[in-house]
Amino acid sequence: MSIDLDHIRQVFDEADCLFTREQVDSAIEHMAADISETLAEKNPLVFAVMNGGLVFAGKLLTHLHFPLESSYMHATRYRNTTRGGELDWKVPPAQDLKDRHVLIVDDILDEGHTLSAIVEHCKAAGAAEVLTAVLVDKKHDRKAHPGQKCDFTGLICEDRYIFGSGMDYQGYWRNAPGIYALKGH
Ligand SMILES: O=P(O)(O)OC[C@H]1O[C@H](OP(=O)(O)OP(=O)(O)O)[C@H](O)[C@@H]1O
Ligand code: HPA
Repeated sequence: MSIDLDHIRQVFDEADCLFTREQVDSAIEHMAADISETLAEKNPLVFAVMNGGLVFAGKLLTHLHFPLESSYMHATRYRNTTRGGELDWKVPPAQDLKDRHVLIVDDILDEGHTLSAIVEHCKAAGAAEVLTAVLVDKKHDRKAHPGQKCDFTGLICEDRYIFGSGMDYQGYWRNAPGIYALKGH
């Protein structure tokens, strides 16, 4: 499929900035303080969920000043579209999770199916504790489990399709530094 880069540029130019780079970075620093309080003595395994969790995890990790192991897993539900489908495990966790304290780091809690499935997978693999951290929680009433929340949440956004800070629009703009909402969505 050929991609229309003029369209991709236009999407960015027309998007609404919901959170600036500074607001994103400040939210991450606050989360790091909370996470440190909870996990500093637990020798945790911290997983970035690819692809969306990459930018957030990278920033977050540099604010965690205690011994931890970091790794990644890759699960996708949206495959570069704006609507979610079945969870597709590209790369399950490679480490032995038995009796470990696990922190899952992802960009967004939208409908929550992705994180629910990941948490179940880690529990079934014998983790002692599975905590979740997301940069942004989208506010709507379509969560997989009513009232579903993560253990650590940076920002809450309105019910629009968003990109930037790791989140994509058709595979693009994960590199945009703030968080932006697609025009008309
Ligand atoms: O709460 P949910 O409705 O399940 O959606 C959240 C998930 O969707 C996105 O991943 P996606 O499947 O788009 O893959 P990506 O990380 O490669 O963008 C995002 O990174 C989360 O992992
Ligand atoms: O709003 C979103 N933007 C980008 N990726 C996503 N994955 C779930 N929801 C979103």
